[in-house]
Amino acid sequence: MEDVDHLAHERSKAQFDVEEMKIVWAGSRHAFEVTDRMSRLVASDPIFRKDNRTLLPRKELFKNTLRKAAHAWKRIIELRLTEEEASKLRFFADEPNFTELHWGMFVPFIKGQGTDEQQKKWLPLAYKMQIIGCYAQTELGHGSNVQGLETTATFDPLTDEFVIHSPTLASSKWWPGGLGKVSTHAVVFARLIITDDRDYGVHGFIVQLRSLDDHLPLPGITVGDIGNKFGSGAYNTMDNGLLRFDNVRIPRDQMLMRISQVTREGKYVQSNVPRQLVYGTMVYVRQTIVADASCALARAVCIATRYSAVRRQFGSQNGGVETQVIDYKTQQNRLFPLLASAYAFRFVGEWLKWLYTDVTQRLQAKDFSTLPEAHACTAGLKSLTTTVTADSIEECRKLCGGHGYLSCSGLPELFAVYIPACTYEGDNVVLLLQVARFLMKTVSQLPSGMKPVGTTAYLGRVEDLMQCHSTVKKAEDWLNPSVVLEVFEARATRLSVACAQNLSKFAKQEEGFLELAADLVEAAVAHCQLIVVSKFIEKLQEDIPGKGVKEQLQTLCYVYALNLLHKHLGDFVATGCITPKQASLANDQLRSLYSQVRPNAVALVDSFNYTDHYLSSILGRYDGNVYPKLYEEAWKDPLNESVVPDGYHEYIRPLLKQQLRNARL
Ligand SMILES: CCCCCCCC/C=C\CCCCCCCCC/C=C/C(=O)SCCNC(=O)CCNC(=O)[C@H](O)C(C)(C)COP(=O)(O)OP(=O)(O)OC[C@H]1O[C@@H](n2cnc3c(N)ncnc32)[C@H](O)[C@@H]1OP(=O)(O)O
Ligand SMILES: Cc1cc2nc3c(=O)[nH]c(=O)nc-3n(C[C@H](O)[C@H](O)[C@H](O)COP(=O)(O)OP(=O)(O)OC[C@H]3O[C@@H](n4cnc5c(N)ncnc54)[C@H](O)[C@@H]3O)c2cc1C
Repeated sequence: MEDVDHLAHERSKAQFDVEEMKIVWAGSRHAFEVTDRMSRLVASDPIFRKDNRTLLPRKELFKNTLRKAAHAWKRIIELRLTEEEASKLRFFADEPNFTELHWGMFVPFIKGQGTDEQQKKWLPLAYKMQIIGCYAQTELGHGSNVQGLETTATFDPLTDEFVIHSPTLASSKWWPGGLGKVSTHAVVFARLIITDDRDYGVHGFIVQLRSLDDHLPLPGITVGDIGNKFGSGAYNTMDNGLLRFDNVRIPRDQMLMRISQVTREGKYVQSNVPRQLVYGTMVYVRQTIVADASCALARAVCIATRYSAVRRQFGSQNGGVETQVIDYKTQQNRLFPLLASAYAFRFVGEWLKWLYTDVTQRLQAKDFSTLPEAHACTAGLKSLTTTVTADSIEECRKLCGGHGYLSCSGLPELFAVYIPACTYEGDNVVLLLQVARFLMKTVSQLPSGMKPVGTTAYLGRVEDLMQCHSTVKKAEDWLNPSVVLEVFEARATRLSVACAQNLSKFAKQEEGFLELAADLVEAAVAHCQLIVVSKFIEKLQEDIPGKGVKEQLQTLCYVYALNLLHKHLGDFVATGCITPKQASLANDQLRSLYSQVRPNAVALVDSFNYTDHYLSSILGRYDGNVYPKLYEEAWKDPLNESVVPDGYHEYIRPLLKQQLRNARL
């Protein structure tokens, strides 16, 4: 029974080479090999087991996470894993913990903002985990508005130190992951105040929080966990913390001084670079979050697709087999666009990584010209992909019917872990407003003859795009990349230009921005969706080996684009780039694309190459052996440890007896 593959028939229908698709998904043969090896290593190690996570009380859950993190580190050292392998191992261990912030923000911040000497001093300690760091920016009173942070770092020229202080309750650091119970050090964002009492704005400082001998907080430091968060298990493995400083002194050289310096004499020296570089670590992390979105979305879609192929409802004649729910058009219409989005986000994530690397190299050569675009792309795509992924995980739960609501479907915990991605590293609406700002600036520069480049290059064709009307006459005409691209460009242009025109009616631009914020956000979304569509299309220009692989990706690309067109029909029709008739042809084409995806659906999710350990879902099991395993799982619940529950004698029996007496009366 155990070895039967209930999905074998589904797999036999695939029209493409799954092994080759796995390589496309991983990004390269090398990336596939590393990912595959690390995921299996984690899956075969009993310490990384994940069952019962949602049933453990917080303290036990947290201690268990510490145990796993320590074990992961031990394996990384024993096996002499490379940085790439180590990060994959941590990824597949699949439990949010302090190491994410240590490796993901603390180390990158020192690398990006520390001088050579500061890097020499701090990085070796951090690399060996002789110190553990977190990223303490957000405060109780301010998160989005970084310039509004209140913690102060006042220079004392007598002792050559900074005095770090929390002047108000609202200035308490609040949320940093790893801070609550683990970190020995933090990168602290504080307002720099120098002797002349001038406030130089927010800067980053390295502050030691806990003793390296007994882990007790150092004098002047109050630190703790902020409390239980949404869902069971989930993000509660992380010690998001609170932190207050009571005039804590640190040496001057613990201000990260790559971008600006304070001299021994108390003189502020600003390097000739944009001040926004102090936000560089956020830009880096936003870029990684886009890649993570495709993984989380793929995970949910894998579960929902396999289960939809296993689950049968209705449609049987004379007691025969019922219809697989994946064959219902409504199920396909809900599921296949999510499958297509997972692939779309994968490719846009790859491209964003390239963009980030490119901007980093330029910055090193003091070329800051592409910084605004890198900020807009990382902010916008972080916002778009996390919003869609969070909503899609919930949709996948619904696609799995009642069983999706069981913890062992893996979906509730995935949802609970994932949704804060819409908030951390920048609230998604706040980030879209940054994109809108960038778009409005670009549009306003067009009349002066400024030629937009990169992802806004299409705005350089504003006149054509404001006039263009799609040439589609029959459904198949939609299967043309330039036809699709043109309508997405026209829609994005028209929404941006309409906002710019409305903004120009305000005497003060900032007033207009506040009043028109909802429209600006819509224009920003249209621009970001265009980027995703265009990067998917660009991916298809590459040489992609493997039987049928490119054809599958082409189908998914059209599913992604035409589904968006259908969902945002109002925009496309109202801005005049397509007619209602053409919209209806797009919908006809979409239905026909679903029929092409259907035989390949299970193979397309197999191509993610996820182990059952990583999926942690009975509904998404590779072998599709769902019902016997659900049945077994039910009996493992602590409530089933005794036949008669605790509490029977106190609460159930007296009730029943009472009812009996009442009945007799
Ligand atoms: C079954 C399930 C089991 C469990 C499975 C577990 C698996 C886990 C799965 C998934 C989890 C993935 C885990 C990933 C790890 C993530 C860890 C999360 C850690 C979180 C950390 C944080 O949140 S850190 C804090 C982040 N905070 C923010 O992001 C704050 C947001 N605010 C800002 O960024 C700024 O304040 C804002 C940009 C909004 C405004 O800045 P301000 O200085 O006020 O600028 P403004 O005046 O608006 O603009 C001026 C000018 O500057 C430009 N600009 C702004 N920012 C940047 C920038 N970064 N770079 C370049 N330029 C920038 C702006 O556009 C303006 O330009 P102009 O218009 O003047 O040209
Ligand atoms: C799980 C988790 C982990 C985190 N980890 C860290 C960490 O490690 N380090 C760290 O420093 N921080 C961390 N944070 C904090 C996080 O970065 C902030 O919560 C985030 O930046 C949002 O800021 P906020 O909480 O101030 O939201 P707010 O800005 O208060 O948002 C509240 C509402 O107001 C709206 N809003 C705000 N400003 C505007 C505007 N200008 N226009 C229109 N609407 C607006 C938002 O859209 C939102 O709907 C974490 C948060 C979470 C949830």
